[in-house]
Amino acid sequence: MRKLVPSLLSADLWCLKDQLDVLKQYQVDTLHVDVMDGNFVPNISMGVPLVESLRKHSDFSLDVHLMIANPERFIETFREAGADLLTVHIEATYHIHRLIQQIRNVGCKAGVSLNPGTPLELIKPILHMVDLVLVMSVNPGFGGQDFLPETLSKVKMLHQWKQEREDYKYIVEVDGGINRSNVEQVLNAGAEWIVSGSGVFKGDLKTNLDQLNEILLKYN
Ligand SMILES: O=C(CO)[C@H](O)[C@H](O)COP(=O)(O)O
Ligand SMILES: [Fe+2]
Repeated sequence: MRKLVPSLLSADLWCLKDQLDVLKQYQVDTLHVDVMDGNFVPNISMGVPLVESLRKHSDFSLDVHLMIANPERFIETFREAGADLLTVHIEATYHIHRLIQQIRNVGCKAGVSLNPGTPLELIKPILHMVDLVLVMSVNPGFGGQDFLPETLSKVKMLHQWKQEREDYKYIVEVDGGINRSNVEQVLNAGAEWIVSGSGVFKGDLKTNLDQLNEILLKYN
């Protein structure tokens, strides 16, 4: 199932509830929450209190993208806050098997992400263990950056490996710079979950959702 997963990084927090109500009308069931620590990435964003509040007041599934150094320190905290899926960066830990197991042990789905400059080979040893692979199509840290088309080769490879190996059950998610003008390239490469922040929230929310959904419909 191909679907749009809006990133709250570009939402207007002043009227978040209204925006989430619109997303519900458009059958969005999963929200992407970008957590940045000012260390792994050169920016600070949202964190535990927002996840708690979303869990308390909504039934969206929460796809939490941890752009933080040493994410093992916060796995239990984000699970208790209400995360359904925790994605960690391969570049942010020395012990990826242990970290994926830690996420599973707290009852969360586990994702692994890689920066545009990181080769796919680095995550190969854990592909049989993860529920999701998040291919970054921008260098993480900011919304509204330009999509890097050279990252699509990783999406294609992940899609192909999934067809070849029965033990690979991961969802292929792509994140960064995706909007209505390039989403088809990403879908054609084999992406299943499309993260979009500014492509959803900048400008008119309903128009953006109409346009993106029209394209996604062709792929489902
Ligand atoms: O992880 C992220 C940035 O590090 C965001 O999820 C991503 O950039 C979404 O925003 P946009 O669609 O505006 O690029
Ligand atoms: Fe993200």
